[in-house]
Amino acid sequence: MPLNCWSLASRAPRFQFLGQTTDTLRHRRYPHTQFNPCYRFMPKTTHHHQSYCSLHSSVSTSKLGQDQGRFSSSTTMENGGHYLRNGFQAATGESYTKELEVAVRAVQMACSLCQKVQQKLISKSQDQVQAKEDNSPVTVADWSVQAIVSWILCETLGRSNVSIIAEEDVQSLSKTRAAGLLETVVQTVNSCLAEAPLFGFQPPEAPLDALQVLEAISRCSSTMPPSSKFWALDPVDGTLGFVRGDQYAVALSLIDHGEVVLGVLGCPNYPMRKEWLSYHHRYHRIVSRLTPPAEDSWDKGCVIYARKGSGEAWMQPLVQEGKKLVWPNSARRVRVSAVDNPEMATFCEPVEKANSSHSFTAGLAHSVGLRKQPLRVYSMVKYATIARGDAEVFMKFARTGYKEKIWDHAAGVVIVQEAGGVVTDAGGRPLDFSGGLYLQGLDRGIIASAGAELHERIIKAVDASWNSSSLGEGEKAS
Ligand SMILES: Nc1ncnc2c1ncn2[C@@H]1O[C@H](COP(=O)(O)OS(=O)(=O)O)[C@@H](OP(=O)(O)O)[C@H]1O
Ligand SMILES: [Mg+2]
Repeated sequence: MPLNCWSLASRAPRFQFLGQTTDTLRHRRYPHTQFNPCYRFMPKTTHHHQSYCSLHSSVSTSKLGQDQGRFSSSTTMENGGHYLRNGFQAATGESYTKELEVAVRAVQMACSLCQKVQQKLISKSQDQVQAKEDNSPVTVADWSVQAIVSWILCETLGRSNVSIIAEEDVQSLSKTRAAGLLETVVQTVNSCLAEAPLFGFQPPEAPLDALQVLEAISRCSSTMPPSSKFWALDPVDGTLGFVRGDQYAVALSLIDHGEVVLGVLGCPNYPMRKEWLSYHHRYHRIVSRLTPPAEDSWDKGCVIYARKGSGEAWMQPLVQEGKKLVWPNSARRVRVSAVDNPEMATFCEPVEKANSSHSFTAGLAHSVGLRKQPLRVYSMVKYATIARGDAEVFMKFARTGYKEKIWDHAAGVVIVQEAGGVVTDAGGRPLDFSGGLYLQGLDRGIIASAGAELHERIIKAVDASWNSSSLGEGEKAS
């Protein structure tokens, strides 16, 4: 794969931002690491593919495909990918290659599971929706995806190498009154695992029983990261979108010593025509009735992924039902939008105003000159819209006191950054994933942008309007 030259720490350009260089920020906040955790400030020309200063490694995409094809057809992947051991990897820090491929395959599998559950949910009863103690809807898909991802990561990477922090805990599912639900989860997990060979994995020798499924789920901690290198999983991010038949995401990331080093976002309902992003229902109806999708069509659903420092973000279509995933499965590179004129730019935000103040972002949009209607999208799909170039800005301003969880952002942040975008808190600082379950020291809100200029304008607008806003008032009162 070509490597973007900006990704090499020694050659990374230093850009002034809010009076600081990225180097200054890195050393202040991440003194212990060799990675550049900060947003990548690229010169504008890097928005265009042809202006990349690319280093072509000895590992070309086609070579990668050959190697990975070999090990994906083998059963355990343990011996796969000899490129992992060559000198190039050591020289450029191109590590986590195997983890990335396993994660993408696992997320593909999880998306397939979610699609089936969502289909049932929409077409039939509501009996797969469960009320959690906090009253948010939780589905069979949440637990099943967590079980699948946990099981696959442990089987392929080795149980002792895998720590996972994930949203669902096993308590409510273990209660006797949840026996029916547990049975549905076990069935869902086993029918998904029966298809493991299609995704390049070896299935279990026998179907998993309830205890094994519970064990896979509970291997994930929902409170503290179990070690300095761990996976963060949101099995179904955007639960509301999921139960409403709309956008949701399967989000998996690998965090190593506080750095998000891999991000994988499965977006099963992402329409390939961005105009349909906010019209999923109508889109689905029209497409399925009038123009049945071709076998290999890209009409809906993708997995987007990136590795920190690679300067690249990739998108695969979802594997069609019954088809085999042949790596790299028509992966295409994605890149943020080149639009930097606010009048032409689209900003997206959470659908629910309880999750982010719509009135505050409307004020910001007005002062920055963002003229288009906000694109309201459930889940981390919002990060995908920025990485794919379908929107230019994502803003989230939660109520004062809300603590953002790492699994709601980690995968999206690294994907947007590697696609050429910028993600910081509202104070211009990189999001800090080094403190366990929650983002550390988050200043007011989260902003992701396609370019540094747009980003800086928004940050200035936040500063100018915060104190007089109800969010600012709330902060003073608390
Ligand atoms: N009060 C409050 N404020 C801010 N954020 C909250 C809040 N409550 C929950 N959450 C977390 O936000 C996740 C959903 O965020 P979204 O951006 O998808 O919001 S929305 O559904 O589009 O409105 C949601 O993720 P899921 O639970 O996976 O859906 C939560 O982790
Ligand atoms: Mg979530």
